[in-house]
Amino acid sequence: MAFASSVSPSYSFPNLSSKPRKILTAPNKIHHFTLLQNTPIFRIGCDSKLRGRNSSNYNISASATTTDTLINEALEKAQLPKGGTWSIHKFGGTCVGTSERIQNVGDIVVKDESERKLVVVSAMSKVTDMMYDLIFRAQSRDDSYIIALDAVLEKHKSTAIDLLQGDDLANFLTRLHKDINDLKAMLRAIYVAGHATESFTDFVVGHGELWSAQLLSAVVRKSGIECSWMDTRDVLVVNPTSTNQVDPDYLESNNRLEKWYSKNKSDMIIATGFIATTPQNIPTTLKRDGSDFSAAIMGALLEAGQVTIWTDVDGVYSADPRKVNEAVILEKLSYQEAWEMSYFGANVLHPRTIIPVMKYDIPIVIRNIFNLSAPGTMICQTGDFGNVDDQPVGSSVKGFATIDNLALVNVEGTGMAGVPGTANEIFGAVKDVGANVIMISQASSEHSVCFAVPEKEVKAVRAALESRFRQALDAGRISQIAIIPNCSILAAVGQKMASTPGVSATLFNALAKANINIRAIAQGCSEYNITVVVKREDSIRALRAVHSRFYLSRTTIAMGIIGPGLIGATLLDQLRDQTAVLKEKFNIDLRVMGITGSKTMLLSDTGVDLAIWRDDQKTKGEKADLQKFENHIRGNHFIPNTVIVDCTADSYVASHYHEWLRRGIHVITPNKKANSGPFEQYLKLRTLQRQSYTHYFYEATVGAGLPIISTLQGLLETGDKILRIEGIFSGTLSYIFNNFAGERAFSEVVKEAKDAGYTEPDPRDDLSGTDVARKVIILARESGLKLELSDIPIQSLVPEPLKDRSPEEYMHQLPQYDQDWSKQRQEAEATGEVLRYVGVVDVVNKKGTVELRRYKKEHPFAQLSGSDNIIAFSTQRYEKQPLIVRGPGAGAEVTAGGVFCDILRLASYLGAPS
Ligand SMILES: NC(=O)c1ccc[n+]([C@@H]2O[C@H](COP(=O)([O-])OP(=O)(O)OC[C@H]3O[C@@H](n4cnc5c(N)ncnc54)[C@H](O)[C@@H]3O)[C@@H](O)[C@H]2O)c1
Ligand SMILES: N[C@@H](CCO)C(=O)O
Ligand code: NA
Repeated sequence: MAFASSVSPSYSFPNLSSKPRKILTAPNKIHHFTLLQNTPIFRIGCDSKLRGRNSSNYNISASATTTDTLINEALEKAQLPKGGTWSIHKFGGTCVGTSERIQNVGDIVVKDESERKLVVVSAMSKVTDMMYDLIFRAQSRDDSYIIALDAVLEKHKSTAIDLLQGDDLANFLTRLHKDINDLKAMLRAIYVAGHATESFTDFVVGHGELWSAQLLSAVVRKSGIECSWMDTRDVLVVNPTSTNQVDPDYLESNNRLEKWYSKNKSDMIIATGFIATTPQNIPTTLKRDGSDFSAAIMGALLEAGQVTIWTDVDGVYSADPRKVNEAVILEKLSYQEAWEMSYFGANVLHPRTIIPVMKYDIPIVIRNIFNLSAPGTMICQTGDFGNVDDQPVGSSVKGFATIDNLALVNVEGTGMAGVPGTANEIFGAVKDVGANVIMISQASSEHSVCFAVPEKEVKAVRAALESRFRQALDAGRISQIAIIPNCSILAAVGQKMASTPGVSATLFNALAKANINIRAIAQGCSEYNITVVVKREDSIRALRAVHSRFYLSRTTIAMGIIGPGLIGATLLDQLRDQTAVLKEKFNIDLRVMGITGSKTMLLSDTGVDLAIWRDDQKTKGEKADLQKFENHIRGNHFIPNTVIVDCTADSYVASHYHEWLRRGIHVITPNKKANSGPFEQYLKLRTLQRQSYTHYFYEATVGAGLPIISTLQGLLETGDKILRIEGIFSGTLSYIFNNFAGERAFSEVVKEAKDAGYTEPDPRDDLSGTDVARKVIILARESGLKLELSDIPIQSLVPEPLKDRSPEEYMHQLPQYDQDWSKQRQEAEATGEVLRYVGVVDVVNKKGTVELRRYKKEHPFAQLSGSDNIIAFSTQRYEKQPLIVRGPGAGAEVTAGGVFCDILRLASYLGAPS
């Protein structure tokens, strides 16, 4: 009887009768059966609630007139239930690689509580390759195919013996032996012909799936669940295309599926992946799209509730975890995002797999069979993502990927603007050499077209372009065809980039801050993807920079600490106590990747454990090497922002700042040597700093943690004019003269200052006035004066004979001079005065001075205590009353605290929230 059925939504049937002719009920979920008025067309309707997600109906048209026959036939055909009650699973070769794993898969599908399940399996791992190898041997007239076929037999036989018993085992083995015999005959034919047709090949290789599906269905039946297995060559009909792909014929496949189901009614079906049939019933395969595609097509045919693809990774990562070890598993992706990600090598799903399920809005879930606790990644419609406005900018970008080994081609010339057909000419030439264009960008001025091709194709592309545009080049209408080799593409993928302002700004900002130059940019109007081209050598750093900007705590900084002495060690302890809070409350992730002293250094790839760094330095430390240290901090980890914190007093270390900044390493230091060293070098450093996005902070060089540098910079940047800066700049000298009040000898007080950690490593740097002079120089230069240290007359408090002794000898012999000091103090006291060591930056007269002076006891400088510094800024705005900063200006805690503040300032410059 002529009878055609089709699955399509019923929206366009004007003649549809609204009155059901016959009402049927569950179990087949068919509710009504309607005869269309005056037509031989019937409609079988279903209750959409019962059917789950999908509300489309079956339409059965017929040319026959015998209603009862028609109804019966229609009913038989329509017994295939469809909709959300179906759950599809797909298990790849590794998931069914051994008997234990097949058992495990059986357990997983049995546990799935869905009402109906269809499970697609690949061949056991390596089997498909073994099958291709059989063909290769046979058609090469190598009779070892017989032995190789035995190995295939053995593999499946032993797996079956492991898994099955009794009749199940016997039935499987009977079928296996029969198949092997058939294969032997076919391989023999191939051997004789010395050639295998495509359909022969497809027939042979498809056996791996037939066996694994039978094995798995027997395993499921063992647990008492009724289960049938499906040879998908009976159901899936596909048409070949010109490009080693196939197009499913959904209509015909559905017909065959319904027919298959009417004979094999079951709520648990194990189906073969990969294999299918042509409309002419010739065995074929789904080619490279494989079993994932089978699962997706079955999902679409059944309008399933979900398709789960089981694999050996936890889901789709936000970036290649081999390149970005902070990559995270994405919880949800839209179909389009998954598509983009898979193009960029997130090797989880082939893009074609997404097409069939998209149509029915069926979510695909990627899950790890070896880690059942991981929820996996769900690929679904964006509508299922919740409210866009509630989500931070970061969530609009899902993943990042790079493609390396590309070259940029730039065709440039004034003769291109407004000339239709130029692009056609360019890409025509590229097509002629068979090169694949990966990205295209053209600014609207039309003076240049830029595109990326694989590096290996660029030579041919250039030659083709040069020949095609010979005349234009000679005439100067095209000025150049330039090749920029060694490029990489970095792509950011995310569907909501379209509706979220600021995403590209954030992306470009992250790249700028990591000191990465962008060579070209492309973004399609769909905005699923922003692509930038960077230098090959920057590719991984760029990937990490953008990934950490969107995914890590917003600001992750890799730090290298040089000089774990008093200040350095105190800083490390402060970091130890504060990093967790910073991460949690402020999204700042500080990682100390290395610590180096002058003899040993401690390096770490993930971050030094700050609770035990002292011990680790002893046990795991290696010989200090500043270059290696720098390379490690900058290169050998996954964090793009790096800072070196110099806690030494060493000029040699300071001489590296310029190079570090040039390489994009931020520098923070309490060391005064760079800013008070030769002016030329200072200028070079500051100029570089101002030109780049790389930061150089040195608040603790003057007044330790007191806000001196930042106050001065604030005044200057807001347009105030500095007239004079005057103050007590030495914590050590302040302490000494505050405490040298008659009770104790001068040398004793000096020792106290040293013990309190106020002095420089060599206390003579303080007592000679040099340390104060350095601070005066630093502030003078900050205020715009071009002074050298030698321009400042310094009154030294170090006795001439002790100048060239060791620091220890100096301290030892200092008591000899106590009497002189007592005398000076008493003379001052006799006139109601105190001694204070002061520094002055006289901006008006462009000079600096450093000297010991007497002040009346009422003077503010006489009121200090401890290691107090006091600094008075006289400016145009603060002329009558100076702006005064006062407080402890030396000591481990306050100095390390000042350095820490600079680190946090850096974090906020890099985008940390305030
Ligand atoms: N102590 C303070 O109150 C204070 C205040 C402001 C600024 N500062 C500055 O802080 C810095 C450190 O002072 P400190 O008191 O901690 O000194 P420190 O002598 O205790 O520590 C310096 C450390 O640097 C190491 N070091 C020296 N040269 C090195 C090199 N080339 N490579 C690696 N390590 C090297 C030393 O071995 C030592 O461990 C100095 O520049 C000082 O001017 C100190
Ligand atoms: N030795 C210095 C440390 C602060 O720079 C002082 O005493 O002021
Ligand atoms: Na300071």
